Amino acid sequence: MVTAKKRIGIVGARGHTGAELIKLVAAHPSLELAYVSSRELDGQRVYEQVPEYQGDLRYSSPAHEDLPALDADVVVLALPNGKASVCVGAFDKAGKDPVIVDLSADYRFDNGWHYGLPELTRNKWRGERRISNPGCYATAIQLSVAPLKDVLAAPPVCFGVSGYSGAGTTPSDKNNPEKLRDNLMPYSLTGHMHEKEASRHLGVPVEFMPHVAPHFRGLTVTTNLYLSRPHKREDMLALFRHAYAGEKLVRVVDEAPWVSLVAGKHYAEVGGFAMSADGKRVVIVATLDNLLKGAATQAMQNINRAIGVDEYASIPL
Ligand SMILES: NC(=O)C1=CN([C@@H]2O[C@H](COP(=O)(O)OP(=O)(O)OC[C@H]3O[C@@H](n4cnc5c(N)ncnc54)[C@H](OP(=O)(O)O)[C@@H]3O)[C@@H](O)[C@H]2O)C=CC1
Ligand SMILES: CC(=O)N[C@@H](CCC(=O)OP(=O)(O)O)C(=O)O
Repeated sequence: MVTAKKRIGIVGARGHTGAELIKLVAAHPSLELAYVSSRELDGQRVYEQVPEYQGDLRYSSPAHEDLPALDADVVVLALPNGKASVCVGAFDKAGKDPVIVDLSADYRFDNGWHYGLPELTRNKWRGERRISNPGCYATAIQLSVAPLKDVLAAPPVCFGVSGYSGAGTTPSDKNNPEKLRDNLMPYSLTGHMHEKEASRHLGVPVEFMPHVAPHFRGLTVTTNLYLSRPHKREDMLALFRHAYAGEKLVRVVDEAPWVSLVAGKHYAEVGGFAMSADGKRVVIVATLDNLLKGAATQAMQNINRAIGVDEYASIPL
């Protein structure tokens, strides 16, 4: 029996994350694009922007209130922060209940939405059709801290460096290659959204200091953790290997991982595990591609679970 493909709409598809999602959908055995929206690219053929997509679809620019009538089974919101609720409200008003995955930060603190970081929250999913996709740095922070939550002696301190695609396509200092050349740009050094997000979902406070660097994609989070009792390095490695055993998109590695090697890859790497002499301090390094495991790939894991197919469908492993 041939099962019909589910139809997926991407709202805000001109952005970096939207383009990565189009590639994943193009390779998906159970999904087909229903629409991809962009005001700027309205009318242009999708394959001219994303050659991996070979169909005839063009970008369109429907009003938010017209989205429900387009009848997608799955809707991904890839809009800047603060824009999702208008779309969500339109589906509510129309009495339509597609699977909605929001890439922005808008629903990451909403208990009515599932927070989809599968390696850490998959067991909490109760069939919710509204899924909030985690932030890129917040993913790396949580993967680094979660296995040690019960042995922390102080809030972990996380030093983050992201490529400038993390700052989206709206022009700013943080995605201006001229201003970034030979530079490392610190910003939001206390109170960044991902500090709050990671603290909330870990259930322990973390402190986070982000920076943006001249490379395009991929991020590094280097975390200093004080421990309530001494650990040996081999026990630390064993703890992480156990925590992520069987996970296809989280690799525990011995050495501190390099961002240049994870750019374009769908998995995160966690490694380093440098111990202080007394064994009560460890430094852990996590890297991931902010557009993939930090956004589109994680969204695809969440979509796959919500439509009842293999969590890794269409994700190159
Ligand atoms: N970049 C990253 O590394 C990550 C991003 N995210 C989140 O994913 C979402 C998308 O990010 P990204 O792809 O980088 O964003 P971009 O800034 O690159 O793209 C945003 C998209 O939204 C559309 N858009 C912009 N302004 C508006 C507006 N006022 N009203 C309606 N549509 C608008 C744009 O299309 P057009 O203007 O043509 O309509 C574009 O398609 C954001 O919420 C971001 O925070 C999450 C994790 C990582
Ligand atoms: C370099 C850079 O600017 N990065 C973004 C994080 C991208 C991301 O994950 O954003 P959301 O939480 O909005 O989804 C930032 O710090 O805001």
